Amino acid sequence: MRNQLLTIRGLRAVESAFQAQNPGQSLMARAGEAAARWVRELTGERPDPILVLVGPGNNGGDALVCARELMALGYGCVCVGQPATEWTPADAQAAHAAFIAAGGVLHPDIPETSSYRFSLIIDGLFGIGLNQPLSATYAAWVEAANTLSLLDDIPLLALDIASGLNSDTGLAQDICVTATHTLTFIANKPGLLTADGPDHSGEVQVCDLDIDPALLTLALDNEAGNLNDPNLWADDLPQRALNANKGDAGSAGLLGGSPSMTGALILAARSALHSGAGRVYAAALGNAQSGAPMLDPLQPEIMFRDPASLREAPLTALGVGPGLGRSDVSRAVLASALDFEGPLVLDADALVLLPTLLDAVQQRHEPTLLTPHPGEAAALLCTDIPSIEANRIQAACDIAAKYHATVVLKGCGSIIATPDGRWWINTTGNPGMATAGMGDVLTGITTALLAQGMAPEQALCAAVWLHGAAADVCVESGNLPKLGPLGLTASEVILAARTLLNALI
Ligand SMILES: NC(=O)C1=CN([C@@H]2O[C@H](COP(=O)(O)OP(=O)(O)OC[C@H]3O[C@@H](n4cnc5c(N)ncnc54)[C@H](OP(=O)(O)O)[C@@H]3O)[C@@H](O)[C@H]2O)[C@@H](O)CC1
Ligand SMILES: Nc1ncnc2c1ncn2[C@@H]1O[C@H](COP(=O)(O)OP(=O)(O)O)[C@@H](O)[C@H]1O
Ligand SMILES: [K+]
Repeated sequence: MRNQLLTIRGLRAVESAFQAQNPGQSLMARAGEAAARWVRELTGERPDPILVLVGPGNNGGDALVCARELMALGYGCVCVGQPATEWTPADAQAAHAAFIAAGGVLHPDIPETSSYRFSLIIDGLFGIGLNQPLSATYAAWVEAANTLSLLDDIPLLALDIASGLNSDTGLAQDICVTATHTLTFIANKPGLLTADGPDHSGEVQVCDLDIDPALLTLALDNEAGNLNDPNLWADDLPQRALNANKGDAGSAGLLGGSPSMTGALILAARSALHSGAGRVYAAALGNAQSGAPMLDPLQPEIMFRDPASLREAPLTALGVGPGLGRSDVSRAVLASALDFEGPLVLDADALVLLPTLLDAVQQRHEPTLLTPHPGEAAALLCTDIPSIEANRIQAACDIAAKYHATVVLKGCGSIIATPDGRWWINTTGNPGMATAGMGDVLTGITTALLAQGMAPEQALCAAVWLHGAAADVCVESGNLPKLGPLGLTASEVILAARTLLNALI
């Protein structure tokens, strides 16, 4: 259950089903109480006052329940918001009434704090109901909360989701709460995990509000997704029998590396080798005169071929694109690769050229996997990058449907999607990966896992997870020497991914 990612529509369905089954019971009470528990953990007993920002809807109601709980325990709460009106939702009206009855006061603005400081800020302005840009007053409160949290180094706890962040897309408005902690209700949400979400959510805890798990199945329509988790694919990772020979471990082919971009091909090939492929073949465009490599001196295990003879090798998976270039020759090489009768990974320039070969890719009988970053995704959908980033999940699903392929849309919170509309969000990885060559490593790992017999969905989910987790290990502070985030190299990630892969089998 914890791995489910619910959209706003799914959350609303769960909420309605709960109300129908449990008339008179308030999820808001459970949400506010859970928030108060976390506040107590974060501040300890009897801290300085807590600033509580109260919005006009049920998110504001959650905040008032929380404030009332804290006040009853002796905490000082400075609550800021507008009084309830006849348009306030019923649960929130009840929360307002109970708060006032308990002696609470709602301030019309954030008071001056020169004589004292807050110990924590609660963002209860907007949750999943945010449906327009923040109006001027709310925007000013958000900016003040962000500044106070930063300058005074105090926690900023968002209820359900940071105000200003879209729960479905992870897109932040220009002014948006930057939470240090988020307590999200009922289920995890895609908007916390992709695009701007991680930068605005801080540490996320999911509080299911003790809802009957059966109710969650109501939300499991095609819109719901899942976290990419090793439980989904660890059992499918390649295994070696004691009596194995290299032929049992598959043969990975990598094709790309036009003159001046041979490094991309070499990185992909080295990654495939370190991810367990029994044999790795690489073919670079160009010839010896134009500098095409026939040997990788640091990794002489890789067997170089020219593009025309690569397919004579006993390939069980092929990856095309790293450093492929966009020339007529590149396009012709790609067109011919689309005939490959085995799993095919397309990346980088292959993706930019692919819209001109749509029929051919759609007609493939064997699995196709696409690994675009947002720029390549824009090319695949013949649109621009902002349109991709506006809804990364939709974009990944659209690419999968259009090209009949299993897709990862890379970046912070990579989205893996299948042609039938299922999707996962990957939470491993870090900004140290924003460096040239990192995508080539993912292509190599994916191709190697496919070459060893993994199914496309599992291979792609596993490769994306391992790639990100490897980069995380490289930058973790406990691991010395610390290899990033600044200056982390794709080559270092290859070796860390091998270690993680072997720890999981
Ligand atoms: N789902 C559940 O089961 C549970 C939900 N719970 C909680 O409820 C939250 C959802 O509550 P919600 O639906 O009342 O929406 P919320 O986020 O409070 O804001 C909507 C209000 O703000 C308004 N508005 C919107 N944007 C605006 C803007 N930019 N500037 C100004 N106004 C704006 C909007 O007006 P409208 O345009 O709709 O008239 C509406 O009045 C959810 O996130 C969680 O915290 C929990 O209690 C536990 C169970
Ligand atoms: N901020 C980030 N957080 C997490 N992962 C990231 C981030 N930036 C980049 N990455 C990952 O790094 C890789 C970069 O791939 P790509 O853009 O294709 O690089 P290149 O083309 O230079 O090899 C992708 O797997 C992407 O998901
Ligand atoms: K909020």
